[in-house]
Amino acid sequence: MTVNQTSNRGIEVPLEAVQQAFDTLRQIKTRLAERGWFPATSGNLSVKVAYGETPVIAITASGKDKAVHTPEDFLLVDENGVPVAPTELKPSAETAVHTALYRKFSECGAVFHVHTVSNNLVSDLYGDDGAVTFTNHELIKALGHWEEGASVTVPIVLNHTHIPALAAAVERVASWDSRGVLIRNHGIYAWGEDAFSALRHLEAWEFLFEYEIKRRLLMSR
Ligand SMILES: CSCCC(=O)C(=O)COP(=O)(O)O
Ligand SMILES: [Zn+2]
Repeated sequence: MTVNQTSNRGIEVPLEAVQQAFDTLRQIKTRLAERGWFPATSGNLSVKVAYGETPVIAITASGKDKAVHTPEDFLLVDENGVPVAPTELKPSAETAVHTALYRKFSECGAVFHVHTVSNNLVSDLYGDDGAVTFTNHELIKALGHWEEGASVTVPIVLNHTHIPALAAAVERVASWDSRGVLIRNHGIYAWGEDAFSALRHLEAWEFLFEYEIKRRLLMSR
């Protein structure tokens, strides 16, 4: 059965694809919430539903407790972050960061954002350097680097309160290779060609951040 949801801009999105995107977001949301990665309603998730000239993005609604599931957790926005159909829901306050990443990387299929103690600490400890590099970790392979002695670098940007400025800063430093950008004392944006890859990248970065914090604690004893 193919039922189409037609947007206020005349964009047709197959209902099945929308349902699949919402199901994917719900599964990811559940998994990350179980880890406590959405404290105090923070964090947001999106997946691309329709590719091509008029991409449609399924994204979390703003200000929700992401550990709680309701029928009003997600909505569809266009490439400018505008809801594609009339809705009471507000897209994530940080939608512009998501749309900036989809604009920069046409192959990007999912963008996930979480606030954790580890990513905040690493972003602050290395914020003045503008980036932090990791080497000699098996999990670097999860970020797509399988070569001997590979290293991975995640850029760090200032936490602009003006979201368009934040989105522009993330877009400026993001590279497909890094698969993530840290926002200082705020959190990480990680992405991938699909939800599975974006989740792998997010978890790999969070592992490296937690390792780094624990390593520094042990070294300081
Ligand atoms: C309460 S956390 C401040 C906003 C934020 O950084 C965040 O990730 C959540 O915003 P959203 O609008 O997506 O709920
Ligand atoms: Zn945030």
